[in-house]
Amino acid sequence: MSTLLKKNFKVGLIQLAAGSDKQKNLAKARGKILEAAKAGAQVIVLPECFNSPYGCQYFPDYAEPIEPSPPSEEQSPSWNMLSSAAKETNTYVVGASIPELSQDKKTYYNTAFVFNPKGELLATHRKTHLFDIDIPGKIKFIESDVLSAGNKVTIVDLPDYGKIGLAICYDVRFPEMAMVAARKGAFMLVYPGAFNTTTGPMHWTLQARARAMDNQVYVAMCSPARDTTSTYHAYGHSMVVNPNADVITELEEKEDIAYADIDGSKIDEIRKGVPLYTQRRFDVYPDVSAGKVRYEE
Ligand SMILES: NC(=O)CCC(=O)C(=O)O
Repeated sequence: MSTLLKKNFKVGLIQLAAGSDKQKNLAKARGKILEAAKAGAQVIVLPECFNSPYGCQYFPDYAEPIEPSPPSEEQSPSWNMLSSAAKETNTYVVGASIPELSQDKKTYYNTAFVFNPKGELLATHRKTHLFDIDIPGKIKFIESDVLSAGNKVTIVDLPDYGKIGLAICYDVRFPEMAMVAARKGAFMLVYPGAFNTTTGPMHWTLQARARAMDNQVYVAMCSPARDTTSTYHAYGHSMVVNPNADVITELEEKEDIAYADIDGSKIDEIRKGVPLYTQRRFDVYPDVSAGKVRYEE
């Protein structure tokens, strides 16, 4: 019996390319959830923006209202597909993400959902750090032109297994979020994320391994597949990193599913060998997970 994980399980990361046809994107995502479940995955993760191409010009057209909850099929076909696929496969589904339209129809968010095996919504996470970057000659992307930011760290209790930290893509670059989730007991940090062919080779693996190493937890990064005919070229390379910061599974850039066994004893073993959790010096520096933290579990 491990300290953080009640039961070992297999995670499946679905790396798919979303095109312009939302219905086709949803049908494809559903088919892949079924495939991953058939292969034994008990927690299944989709990539950032799985119902729409990734780009500010697309978000308003693909956005769905999810409040009041549950939304009708007409209001949010994506929410309803995720809920029914989780129920049908008896798995946890991290359905991440879609452009969300706020209830007052004034604001858009980049939002991820977690459903339990009964198809019930456990949590939502709105991307908290928007992807606003400008690397001259390489890539300029200003998510805040269209999207608004979420305002919390999201920790989700999966009753069969334990707690995961959930954040979206650019959120991974802010180690404080990861630290808060890990110190509040998350055994795995899950990041649906669409890095690109500039920042992906530079930092995707480094970010995943750094968050795993600092916090001695599993990290799962789930990317869209690369589509060179689209306006945004996703990096791909969905991966799972173990608590020792080893990459234990990694895809290339095309559509595929990555599987990894999540083993609680590995977390205990790594933390026993390098006992950071009993050696921190909060008398010297502050504990970012204590005091004023806006989080939700
Ligand atoms: N979708 C995103 O947030 C992209 C983040 C990214 O590419 C990065 O380098 O960070």
